[in-house]
Order: sequence, then structure tokens, then C-alpha cells
Amino acid sequence: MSAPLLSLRGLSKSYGRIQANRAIDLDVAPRSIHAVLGENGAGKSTLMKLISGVEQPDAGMMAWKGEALALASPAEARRRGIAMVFQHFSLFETLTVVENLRLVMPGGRRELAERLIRLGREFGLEVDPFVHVHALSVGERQRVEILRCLMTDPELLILDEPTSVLPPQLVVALFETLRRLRDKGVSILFISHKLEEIRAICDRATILRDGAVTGTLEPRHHDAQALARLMIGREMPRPVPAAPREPGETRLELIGLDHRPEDPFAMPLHGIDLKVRAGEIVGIAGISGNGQNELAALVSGETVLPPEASDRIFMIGRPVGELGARDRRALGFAFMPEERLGRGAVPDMPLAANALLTAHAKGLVRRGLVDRAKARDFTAACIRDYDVRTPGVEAEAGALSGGNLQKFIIGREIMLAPKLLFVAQPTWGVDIGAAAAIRGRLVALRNEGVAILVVSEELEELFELCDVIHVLAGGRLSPPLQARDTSAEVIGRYMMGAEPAEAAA
Ligand SMILES: Nc1ncnc2c1ncn2[C@@H]1O[C@H](COP(=O)(O)OP(=O)(O)OP(=O)(O)O)[C@@H](O)[C@H]1O
Repeated sequence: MSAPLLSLRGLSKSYGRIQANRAIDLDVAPRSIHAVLGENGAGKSTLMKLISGVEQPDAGMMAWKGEALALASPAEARRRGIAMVFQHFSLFETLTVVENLRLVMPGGRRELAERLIRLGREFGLEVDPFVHVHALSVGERQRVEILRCLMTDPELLILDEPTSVLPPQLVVALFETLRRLRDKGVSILFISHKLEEIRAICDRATILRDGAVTGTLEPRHHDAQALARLMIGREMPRPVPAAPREPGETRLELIGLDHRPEDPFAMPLHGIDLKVRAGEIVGIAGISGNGQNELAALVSGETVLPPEASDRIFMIGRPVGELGARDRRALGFAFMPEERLGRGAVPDMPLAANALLTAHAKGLVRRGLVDRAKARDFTAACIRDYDVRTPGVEAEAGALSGGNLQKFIIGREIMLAPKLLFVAQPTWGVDIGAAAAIRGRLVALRNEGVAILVVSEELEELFELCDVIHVLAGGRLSPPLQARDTSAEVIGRYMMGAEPAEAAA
């Protein structure tokens, strides 16, 4: 390899007792795309934070073009030519694209807009600089984030799970951009859980397990199974087969539901008909922003219907349109929202307290008092059964890695033994081993007779899980499609807004 652009030697970082990075050695070559992969909590994000100046290492050294590198802040990293696109976007929705740029860089509106357009053309990332961010799709927002980094003229661009929020067509476009960047001389460090993507685009890959490097290799020369073994240290679990069974009684029904949200930027829903029965998994496919959040809020009870529309939603045999989330949960409904921190869990509360948020009815609270021993037992069982990697029940939710928090929340909801379970994006940000385990749990619950509704942007996941798939596009829901009789093409046509006759053609 030519002299590395970036070299790390013996880089270590601890948070209290947790050693998130242990003596990491890593070389990033100039003009290369380099993946970092590993299970949830393996230490990938921590490593990126050290390289981008967000955090400082406890030990070890970094070198940049052969010279020692110490970064006190992200601003200093940017000055040296290292820029990071974060997993969670940081744009102000009420400002235009160019106004967002002006917050972080010098230059007039016109000058910045021109540079943005020029760079956009060069790298296939076109966006209108004068449009408000709230009007942009997720893919367009990501383009703005990347362009904002490119405007600082980086030599190393770091992307933390850039494809987790993108539909397949946009992943292809993003990869094209990354290749162009590499060909222009920018190196890219890339975190991903998707092994096929890594094989498609990366020149090298470094694998982390438990904070330490377990291997660096050329991913093209290894199949996904081999990468998985290096990552998780064992073979992948096999999928749990769906037992043949007739669905039982209807546990969730939406009947001709129209809904116009108060938020002018939200998607109105039109004539939604949906049925989920006991012992069946129903999936909703589609790209987020097409009414997914609005539908989720109506099913969970975060949005309550006016009295005249109360009988548009039935849950476990009762009209629930007017009931809030707590009353719906009391009927045997459990729910995992798409937004884990804030809505799924409270970041600065310990896990045991987070368990109480939804599990209080499971005998954890008696006559208004928390039974602490029971709450700890419940939390400990969730940590054990769902393989949540954390020091224990007192750890704060916000200190868990993204994927581990996800495992905790889904575990907590399943442990409520719901009759009807609704999960949004069940395996977002979860590593492949844990994703297989979560899917296995959902299928096992279905086999036991639970009614399950899943919203997911990952079509493969829906095909693996579901008996029935609907597509949500532009606030309208397609008719139910039997998963075993339909194809990705038909679903793709519904996603583009086709009517049933055109989609089936
Ligand atoms: N601010 C923090 N305080 C305490 N512990 C932390 C903090 N940030 C990370 N950790 C711990 O460090 C370890 C590594 O976390 P990190 O976020 O780097 O993992 P990751 O590989 O990026 O995981 P994921 O794929 O789930 O995002 C985990 O055990 C995590 O709980």
C-alpha cells in the first residue's frame, strides 16, 4: 500500500469501566474506500469520534500524512481535512439549504449557492439551494449533509451508516458518488452493517469485535458468511421458519381511515384499510415520508381521532380511535416506535427505570409504589434474553450503543406478552447477528398466535417476516399482497404510486 493518509496505532478509549476501543491499529490508504464493521457496541462510532475530533483517545497515536495528529475538536479536524457525516442529521428544517450552510461557513448566499450547485453537479448530488429543508426527502437531506462536508474540501470523509436511511435506488446513487469522490482523490471511511454493500464498494475492511481489531481484509475476496464469522465470532443463526397456520381473529382493523394531520408538513392519509389477525405478520413497505409516521401515530394512539371517527380503528375487538396510547396498551397492545431515543427510551434514565415506562403493569408497580427488586429482575431478564451488551440494569439508556438500545426496547415490548405488537423498523442499526435474532423472535411470536404489524423500509426483511405486505405511498395503502405470491417488482411499482391494475401488469 502507498504511504497511508491516516494511521492509527494502539488507539484506546474507555468510558468508565467500558473499554470501547482497545489498542486499535488501522491504516487508511489515499484514494480508497475503507469499511469499518462490527457488531453493535463493537466500538465503531467511538473510533470515528476519535478520528473526527469529537472525543480524544486515552492512549495511542494518530498520524496524518506521516505526521503526528492530535485533534482537540471537530473544527480542528475539518481544518486538517477530515470531515464526518453523522448518522443523525443536524439540519434546521425551517431554514433553506443555503441558510443552513451559512450557519457553519463564511460566504454570501449567492456564492455558497453557486458552490453548492457546482459541487452537486460534479458528484451527482444535485439539490436546490433555496428550498426549505423540511420539504426535502431523507435522501436529499443526506445529500445536503455530504455537500456541506465537501465544501470544506476534505481529504478524508467519514460516513456513519450512510445507507441505513436510504431506499435501494438511492443507495446505488450514493455509491456512485462515493466512487467519484474516491477517483478525485478523497478517501472514505464507512461504517455499515450491510455486508453485501461493503463487498460492492469497499477496497478494504477492518473488522472490530469487543473494541479490538480482529482482521483487515479485502472484502471482495471474502463472502458475506466469512465476514459475519469474523464479526460475531460464530456462524450466523438460521432463520426461524413460519409455521403453517390459519390466521385467527382480527386484532387490529383500520376501516376507510382518512386523516389530515395538523402539521402542514405531515402527509395526509386517504382511505386506509388494514387488517392484522392473530398469528399473522403484516408488513408495510414503502419509503419513509409517505405517511409511515402518521399511520404509526394513529395506530399507537399518539394521535387520537375525533369522536365521529372513533370507529375507524378497532383494536382487540374495541373501537379505540378516541383512546390514547396508555389505554390501548391496557388492552394488550405493545409498540416500538421508529425514534428510539426520546420516544422509545429516556436517555438519561437507567435501564431499570426505562423498563418501567411501558412494563409498569407487569407487577412492577404495586399500589402506586415501584417494586424495585421486580423491576431489576425484569430488566436483567431483558438484558440477558435479548443479548443487550451493557454493564447492567443501572446503565443509562443513552450510554448504550444504538443497536443495543434497540435490542433492549424490542425485548421490553415483547416481554409484555402483547396480543398485538407494532414495530417500526425492527432492525435499524442492528448488526446482522442481532437482526436475525430479532426476526426470529417475531416469527416465534407469530407462531404462538400474536398479531404483528411491521413497518420497514427493507424489502428483504419484509419478505422474510411477513404473511401479508401492503405498500404505503403518498398517504395511500395498497391492497393486501400475499407475500409468497408477490414480488419486489410489484411492490416497487406500488411504491412509485401505481394503481392496482398497473402494479399487477
Ligand atoms: N458516552 C458513552 N458513555 C458510556 N459508554 C459509552 C458511551 N459511548 C459509547 N459507549 C459504550 O462503548 C461501547 C462502544 O460503543 P459504540 O457506539 O462505539 O459502538 P458501535 O460499534 O458504534 O455500535 P452500534 O453498531 O450499535 O452503533 C459500547 O459498549 C457503548 O455502550
